Amino acid sequence: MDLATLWAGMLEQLKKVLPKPIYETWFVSSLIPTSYENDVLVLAAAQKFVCNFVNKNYADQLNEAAEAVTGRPTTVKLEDMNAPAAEPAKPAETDDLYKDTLFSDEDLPKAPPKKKAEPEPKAVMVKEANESISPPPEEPTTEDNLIPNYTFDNFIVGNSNRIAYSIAASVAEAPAKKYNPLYIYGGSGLGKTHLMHAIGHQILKNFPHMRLRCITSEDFVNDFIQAIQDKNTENFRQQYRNIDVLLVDDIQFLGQGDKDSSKEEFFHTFNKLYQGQKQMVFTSDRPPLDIKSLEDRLRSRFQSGTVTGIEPPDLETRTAILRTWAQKEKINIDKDAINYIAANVSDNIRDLYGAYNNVLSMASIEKNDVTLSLTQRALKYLVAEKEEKKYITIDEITSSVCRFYSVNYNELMGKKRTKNIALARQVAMYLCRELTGNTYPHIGTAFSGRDHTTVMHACEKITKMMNDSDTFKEMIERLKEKILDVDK
Ligand SMILES: Nc1ncnc2c1ncn2[C@@H]1O[C@H](COP(=O)(O)OP(=O)(O)OP(=O)(O)O)[C@@H](O)[C@H]1O
Repeated sequence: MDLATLWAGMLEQLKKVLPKPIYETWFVSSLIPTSYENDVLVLAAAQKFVCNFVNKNYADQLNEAAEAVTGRPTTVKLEDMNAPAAEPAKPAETDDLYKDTLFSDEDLPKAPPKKKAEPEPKAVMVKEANESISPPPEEPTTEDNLIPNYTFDNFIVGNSNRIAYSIAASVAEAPAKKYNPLYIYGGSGLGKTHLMHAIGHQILKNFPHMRLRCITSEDFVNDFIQAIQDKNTENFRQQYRNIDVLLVDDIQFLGQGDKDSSKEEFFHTFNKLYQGQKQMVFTSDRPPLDIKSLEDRLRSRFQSGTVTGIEPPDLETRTAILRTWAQKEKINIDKDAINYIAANVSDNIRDLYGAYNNVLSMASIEKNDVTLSLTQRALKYLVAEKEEKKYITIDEITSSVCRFYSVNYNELMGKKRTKNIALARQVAMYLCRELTGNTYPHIGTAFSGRDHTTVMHACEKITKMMNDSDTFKEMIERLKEKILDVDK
């Protein structure tokens, strides 16, 4: 069996048994198969902490997946691509594993003490440590089901998530006091689950006595169906109603399918917790009003609390996120390389992490610095599909617009409202929104501290003018092309 087929088969297996965020972050985005010979599969990661974390928490799942695909005993080795070849072997002290990583020790699941009589689980080996470490037989999440590194400390705040973040932080400081229920919505990979788990971690830190349950809506339905089959709904109710905090991911799935009894059960659970002034947090890929399958009464209950959205990260936030990752891992990345990744991976933070990891992997394989040209090669796979995007700044846009409308920079930024200047200003604001992806408040600030509503109005007006006049639309398109072509 070739390496690619083996790894593809293993990913299929892992997808079935691991929570989606774990599967995507730690396996799809972080591990690269490098060799498969004599029943030994080597997986490489660009960072040591990835090897350690996967080894500590998912060794069994990796081995099982490998054996399921190959049909024979297979050893899986994890290799840190950055490990210096001649580094002397160190004993793999689990307590030392997380030094210099993104996460602090206390954020990580604690290994239960190993019983002597237990048979040793199969080892996944970390090359750097040069010896196998027995993975503790534990769940991928903490006892509360919280993903260890989804903390506020690891959550990078930008314009796209600032409001959601500050509400989440308030909830963690004073559960059930102000924002209850809290409903966080946004597209895939934007950090909803991360933020919800961060609330959970922080609540448990602030109020260790609180009983918290963190689930997906699917878990709720499955638990309920199981309880009915076991004729044990009373126990189910105890578990779900005798708590202080309920966190439910992907609530949009609750309404799907013919699961009226579980919807009903959820409704009563909600009411009981709400009446008891218990904090509830929900995440979803859309606002409550857009979940058509939800009953009105539940929808209106979600609406009655605080509903907050997370937008796709703007360019500035994407850049800040990449910089923070690099700083935390003490990795030197050329500024142009960071700008290139941020400009070309715009949809979500999960993809951003995948792209960042690919770049580090290539640098590691080639034993090269992370330069712009290396980054362009590493990301060819995704940039080839779309048009390569340049990193456009607000300054580049404003200079082009000034040239195009023959106005000077001070006039564009100033208060004069003569027709030509006002139009040039509005066009510039519109193009900033289109080409940089910055938020309205950010663009407002860049235009001499104007209010975000002024920018919104400009964008609406230019969009309308484009819809009304093909000539105007063509002109804006030409201007856009000119800006995108700046250096070519
Ligand atoms: N602001 C942020 N700072 C740092 N990491 C982030 C941030 N937002 C998201 N991430 C990371 O991006 C990945 C995806 O985030 P998460 O799983 O929370 O997204 P989601 O919105 O719940 O997506 P989905 O709806 O697909 O489950 C995670 O690894 C998360 O840690």
